[in-house]
Formats: sequence, structure tokens, C-alpha cells
Amino acid sequence: MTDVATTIPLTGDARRSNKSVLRRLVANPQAVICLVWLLGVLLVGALAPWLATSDPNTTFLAETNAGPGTPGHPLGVDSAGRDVLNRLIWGARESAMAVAVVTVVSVALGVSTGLIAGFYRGRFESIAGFITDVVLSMPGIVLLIALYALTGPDVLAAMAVYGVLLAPSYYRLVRSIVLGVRNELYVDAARVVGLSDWRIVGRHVLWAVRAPVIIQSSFVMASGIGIEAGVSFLGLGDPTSSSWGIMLQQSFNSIYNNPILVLWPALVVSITILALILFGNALSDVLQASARSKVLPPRARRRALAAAREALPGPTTEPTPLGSSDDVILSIRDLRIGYPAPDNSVNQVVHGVDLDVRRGEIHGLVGESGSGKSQIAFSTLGILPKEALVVSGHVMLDGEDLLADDTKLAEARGTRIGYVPQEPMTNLDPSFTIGRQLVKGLRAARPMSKADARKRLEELLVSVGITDPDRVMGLYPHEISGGMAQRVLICGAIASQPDIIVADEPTTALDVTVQAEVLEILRNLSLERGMAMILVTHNLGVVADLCDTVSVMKDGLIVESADVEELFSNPREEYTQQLLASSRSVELMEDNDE
Ligand SMILES: Nc1ncnc2c1ncn2[C@@H]1O[C@H](COP(=O)(O)OP(=O)(O)OP(=O)(O)O)[C@@H](O)[C@H]1O
Repeated sequence: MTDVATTIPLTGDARRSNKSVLRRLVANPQAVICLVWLLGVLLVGALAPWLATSDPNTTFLAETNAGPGTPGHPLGVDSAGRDVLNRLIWGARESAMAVAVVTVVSVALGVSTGLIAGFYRGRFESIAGFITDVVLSMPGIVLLIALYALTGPDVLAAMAVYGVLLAPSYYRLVRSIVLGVRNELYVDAARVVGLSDWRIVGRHVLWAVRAPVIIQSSFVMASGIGIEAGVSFLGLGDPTSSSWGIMLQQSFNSIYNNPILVLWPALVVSITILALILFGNALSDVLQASARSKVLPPRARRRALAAAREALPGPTTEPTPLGSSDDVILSIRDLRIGYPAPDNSVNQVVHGVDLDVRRGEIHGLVGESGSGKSQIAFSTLGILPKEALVVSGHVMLDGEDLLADDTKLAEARGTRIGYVPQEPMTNLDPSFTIGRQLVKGLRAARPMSKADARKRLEELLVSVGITDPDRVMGLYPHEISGGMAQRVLICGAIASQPDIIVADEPTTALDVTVQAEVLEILRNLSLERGMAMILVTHNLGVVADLCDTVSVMKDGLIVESADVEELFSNPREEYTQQLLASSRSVELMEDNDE
């Protein structure tokens, strides 16, 4: 039985990209050829009464076993005197009906039970799981033969039973997707606004399972065609029918008299199965590609980058010289980052950023959402998404261009550049203890014995406010609080004594009191260890409290960069003034609420 575990949870973005799915499908010649064949079979089946020149069982006894090309019988006549082309046309209708029965029964049963089991779980899920295991353990074709006593020579009834046998593959697929989707925040939000379970399932959950179900169905249809042919070939079909399986069986019986008769039904069965499988694969590729951002293949990537570089504006001013290497630890020049657009051009999101971070300085990076702060942070660490394209630029760490050399960048990451992420919990592996993760990370960055690594980490844990480091080292991530997890990650980031830390909104996921403690830790670390820091944040209060210098970003550009006191007292750019004004009005509103 076919069991394609294709899990492609589709989001709102995918909803918008429906049109492009169709466009990409049409652009794939293999998909188009398969689709034309499959639609052709359906059309021929639907129009059989008009296309066929006679009834499938009409006999032309005088022309029994006539070969292809006989006048009036282009594909010949079978051993019972029936026109082969006519029977193939009628057969398209019967085979399509058999496939429809398998698909409808298996989808209806498997998808509905999978939805209920995944969404509500509980006893239904246990019972459905047990039944699924039992059904899957049954040998399908043997069962169909055994059921012949019940169904008789009725292929549609046999196909309905086969549909029941295939339902577990849908059940498992749908249940696993629904289990992932039911805890998504948008489903919680739908519950909170009062949508009934049925509307949530109909609107959100069903949407997430539709693509994998469609893909699975093309494989189920292919196996339906094969099983119909197999069951009929074994003699369990209705001998008066003209399905392709029956044609195959009857022509096989007269293979010595008229061997070419086997060719026609074998050909249409094989081509239809092939078309369904290839179409399913093409559909799967297109839907998977549209569910994630597009990663260009190497050649297209090189072409897109070359075109984007060619289109760069020439220098209008002298390039900003690199900061003095004694003073500046990190120097970014003309950094431009983009992402592939649907037409394979490059959609730039960072447009030539220059930034200097001095040794020991805490450099705040602020700006509206989507302005490119994280892109700068990630390119410094070399952890931009795979699909990202660095159109131009240099990231110089202590005079070495990391962007020009992937090996140097990989060596610097985690050793000379530390990273404190936004979500502490999701950055710790739930399968290992805190101690194991910290020790492993430190030993990877700085080779040393386990005992030495553990000793150094215990000291660092104390320095970030964890008073019982030995106990915490033995805990799993789910056993500690978010604040403690962030301290652990800060400890991990500074353990290799990096020159600079990139902290991407390190306090956003924490509550207010813990935020203050974590900020205090970062400030002390910078003062005591002379570590520079890039602090990405939305919070101007944090910037005022912690940073020495601030760069304000808007639309992928740094619009203003200044000493923190100067920027707050005398903002030059209109956008900075607006940002400060809106931050003050939020503070005022909060004060009034208190
Ligand atoms: N994988 C991606 N594919 C396409 N565009 C992306 C991708 N990641 C980011 N972008 C785009 O890059 C731009 C900058 O994103 P970035 O995450 O750096 O913004 P940000 O200033 O850090 O925002 P926030 O404060 O909300 O995190 C945005 O327009 C975003 O849509």
C-alpha cells in the first residue's frame, strides 16, 4: 500500500501563493504531460457513449482476432469479436469509477478519523490507532480475494473494501499534521475569539492537511488502477464489464492466438499509473517549494547575484573607510542582503549598511520591525537563512573579512563572536542536560578537558547569578525558568571569551523583572570583560540604559548612528525623532495607566 508521509503544513503565505503553485505546475513539462493524459482519460470516460461507435460487448464475429488497422477497427478485434478501441474507451469510464470509489472511501474515512483523532485525541485516538494497526497488518490483496465470497464479481465493491484498507495511510498522515497544528498559536487565537471547534477544523486545520492529502491521493489513485487491474486479472471481476483489468485478463487468456491484444490494456494501465505517480511527485515538489522560501540552485543563485551586482548603483560618495583596527573590533561595509523574488530577481532587504563597533562598546541596533536588524546580526554570525543572497559587503572582525572566507567565519562563530538569542527555551536541546550542552559547546570552541570546561562554566554560571551551578548543570531545559535559560545561554556565549557578542532581542521573551536582571548581567559582562556587543532591540529604554552607541535602521538602511546621549538629546533624522516621540508617548501611556 502506498504510504506517503508528506507533511507540508501550509500557512497563510501558502494560501496567497496558490496562483504561483498553479503557474509553477504549468511550467513543469512533466506535470503538464501527465495532467493532459489524466484529463484525457477522464474526458474519454465521461464521453464514452458518444465517442464509442458501439456497445463494449457488441460482437463482430466475422472479424474475430482481426489485427490493428482492420477497416472500422483501428486497434483490432478481440477473440470474442469485440472492437478493442471501443472497449478501451468504455474501460476508461469503468476504471475511472473504480479509482473514484477507492479514493472517496479512503479519503472520507482516513481524513475524517485523522482529523478527529489529532484534534481531540483521547479515547477516540487510542481506538482509531488500534484499528489502524490491525488494518495495516492485513495483507490487502489476499483479503480482497477472500472477500470475493461476499462481494461476488463486483469490482466496485472490491474497490470500496480496498478504500477501507487504504484509509489508515490517510489517517496517519492527517493525524500527525493535525497534532502539529492544534497547538499552533493561531489555533489558540481562533479558540480565544470564540470560533467553534468545527470552524477551527474547517478553516485552519483542514487547510494545513489539504496539500499532503492531495499529493497522497494521486498515489492512491495509481494504486487503485493497479489493484483494479490485478483483481480483474485474477478473475475476480465481472466478465461482462470492459474495465482495463478485465480486458487484460481476457486478452491474456488468448495470448497465444492474438498476443497484441495484451498490449493495449497493458499500455493504458501502465501509462495512467505512471502519469499519476509523476504528477503526484511534481505536485509534491511544487507544494513543498511554495511552503518554504525559495532556495535557488547554485547556477540560478550565481546568475541572480551577478544581475543584482550589475544593477548596483555606482559609488556616489567616497566609501566610508574602515574604522581604525586598534579601536574597532567589528567593521561592516556596504552590506547588501537580498532574497530571491518569484521571477528569480533579487529583492534587497539591506541596502548597503556601514557599521563600526568599537572594542568594549555596547552598540544598539534599533528600528521598526522588518528594517533589517536581524539580517545584520545574522550576517555577522554567518547564520543567514539558506535562501539569503549577500549581494555585496564586508564584515571585518579585527581586520579579517569574514564574509570573504566561509572557513574563517565558521571558525569565528562561537569562539570570537558569541550569540545570545531571543528565545532561550527553543535554543536549548530538550534531550540533554544543561551541563552537557554547555560543556560540549565550550569544548567545541576551545579544546580543553571536560573537567576544566565544567569548572570554568560553573564559575561563569555563578557570575551570571546562578548560585547553585552544580545542580543547574544536572537539570534538563524544561526544569528551568526562561530567565535562568537565558542566563545559561549568556554563559554559553561568553564561555569561549569572544571579542564580541551579538544579542538579538535577548530580553523580549522574558518578564520585566527578569529582563532587568539579564540586562544588568550583560552590562557587567561588558564592563568586566571588555567585550563588545551588538544589541538588537525594539526597546529604546534598554538602549538608553545599556548602550554606548546607537544605530537607527529603517527600510534596510542605517539612517542615523550616534553616541547614545547625543542621539537621545539631539536626534538629527526625522525618523529618529519620530521613533523617540512614539517611545515617549508609550511610556506616558504606561505611566498614566499606573
Ligand atoms: N527568509 C526570508 N525570506 C524573504 N525575506 C526575508 C526572510 N527573512 C527576512 N526577510 C525580510 O527581510 C527584511 C528584514 O527582516 P529582519 O528580520 O532583519 O527585520 P528586523 O528588523 O529584525 O525585524 P524584527 O524586529 O521584527 O525582528 C524583512 O522585510 C523580511 O521580510
